[in-house]
Amino acid sequence: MASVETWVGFGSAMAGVGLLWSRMPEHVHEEARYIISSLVPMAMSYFNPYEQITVSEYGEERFRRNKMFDAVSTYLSRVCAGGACKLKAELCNNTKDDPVVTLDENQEVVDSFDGARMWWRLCPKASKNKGAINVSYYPGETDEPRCFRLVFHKRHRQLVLSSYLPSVVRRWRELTAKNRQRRLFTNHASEGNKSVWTSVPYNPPATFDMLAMDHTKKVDIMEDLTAFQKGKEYHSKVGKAWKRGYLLHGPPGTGKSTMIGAMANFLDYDVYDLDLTSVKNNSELRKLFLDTTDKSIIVIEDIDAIEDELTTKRKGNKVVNGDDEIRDKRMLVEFADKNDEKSRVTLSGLLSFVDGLWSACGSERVFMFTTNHIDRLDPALIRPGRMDKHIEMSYCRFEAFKVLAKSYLDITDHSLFAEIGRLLNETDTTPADVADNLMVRSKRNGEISRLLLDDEMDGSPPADVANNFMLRCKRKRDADECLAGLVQTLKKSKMESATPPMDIIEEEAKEEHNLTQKKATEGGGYMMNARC
Ligand SMILES: Nc1ncnc2c1ncn2[C@@H]1O[C@H](COP(=O)(O)OP(=O)(O)OP(=O)(O)O)[C@@H](O)[C@H]1O
Ligand SMILES: [Mg+2]
Repeated sequence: MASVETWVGFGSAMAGVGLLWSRMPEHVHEEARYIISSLVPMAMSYFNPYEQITVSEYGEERFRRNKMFDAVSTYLSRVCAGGACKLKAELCNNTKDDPVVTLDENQEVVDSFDGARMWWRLCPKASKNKGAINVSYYPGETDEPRCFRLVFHKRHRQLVLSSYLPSVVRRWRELTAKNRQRRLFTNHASEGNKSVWTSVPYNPPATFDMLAMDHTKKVDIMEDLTAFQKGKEYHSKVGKAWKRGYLLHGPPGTGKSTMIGAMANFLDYDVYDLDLTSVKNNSELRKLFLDTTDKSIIVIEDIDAIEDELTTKRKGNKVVNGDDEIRDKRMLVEFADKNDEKSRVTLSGLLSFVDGLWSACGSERVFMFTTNHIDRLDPALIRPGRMDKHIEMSYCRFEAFKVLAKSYLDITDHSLFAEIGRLLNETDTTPADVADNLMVRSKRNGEISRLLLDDEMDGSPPADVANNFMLRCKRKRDADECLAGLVQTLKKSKMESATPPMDIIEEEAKEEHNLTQKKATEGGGYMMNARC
């Protein structure tokens, strides 16, 4: 390795000579300067038998992370870390006890491939212009990012480019597929006030099996997702970006967020939960989108509320109602596009990623917008073809209830099912409310069981205690009591929906009173006369 370093050092020295020479004073003859500065690289390559490839952490334009850097990092950590004496350990996955070990900065490792030796080194971040003050928009642009340097003999150049590096990428894909931890990303304003992604491990508990909704609809969504996942060739054949857009709409508590978790589990994708309120402008939004990885779900929850906020900002807080509002929103979007592009996130900026020019950057992405009020959305968002699928999440009916009963109580039939089915048809109850009724019961049982078990399980290992505890809780669940409680809740809500709320009663009483008074005033003269 010493000899490699010598040669690489020699190359740098020669480059320095070249640089010095190019800065020679003017009086040195122009022609001599030209000849010598062209000779230096030639001499350098003649004497130096080694070549070098740099794999920087960020792409040339600093806009997005260089995936090759991640590939090399994982590959070296798993394949070559044995030969390194300086490593870093990080606990990345909450569910596993194995720390992730990576190379430390300035650590070198040697790899061999087809009889050729490869020397790798992780070079730390370096200041580009020491002493100079740089103002930059993108994070870390004033610094040279971290990079891996690969040094190899020049006779292996073809081998490195056409076989070794592709094999590193292949190995990286295998390793990440095996040990993948799904992550949930969200964006927040960083120190420099720029929005950046941060992530946590993500293991959503929901699956499609547990999702309470119309069975045909559920199967249709699952088939749609499967077709999308297998649709690489189809998308390239028809010249379409490999992405899919879903708009989930329905009242609160009908399972829109639960559905996102179920989709992430089904597809095994990461989730990016985009908070538009902490994004300053379209340019920042573009950077965030470009920083997302393939095989991911990009979520914007409550798009109607966000849209309102964006519009309010543009309106200067002017309040407009009804049809005017929709017209105004569109005008304001256009206005913002023309005049305010640099300082705002605009609807068209957002849509350019969903199905505009930028949607072709990246592949295998699912966009999910959720809303409680589809009627309030800008027509631009819901026009045919904008989102591939509109999914309505609706109130809990009997079929959906049976899914919840199976998940929460582990029952598929009961004497109260018929009554519950009828009541669910007559009321608008959300799956969240039904689930809550089933949960309350389980909690109560859990508490009783805990009291019973506390004495019995003294001294047992905690895992055994927990397992036994769960089993006993399950056994003790009293489905009769639980479903009877649900029937009561449903009856109550049926009565409440049949009786108009107090404010409506008061309003009606007030109107009747006004009407009587008006009649009295109009007919007053007559009455008076009549009385007279
Ligand atoms: N369709 C459903 N299937 C199974 N569980 C559900 C369903 N809908 C709601 N739940 C239960 O209710 C809870 C709340 O549901 P969720 O957060 O998914 O509703 P939401 O539609 O996203 O509501 P919001 O509009 O307020 O965000 C979930 O944690 C889940 O336990
Ligand atoms: Mg939600």
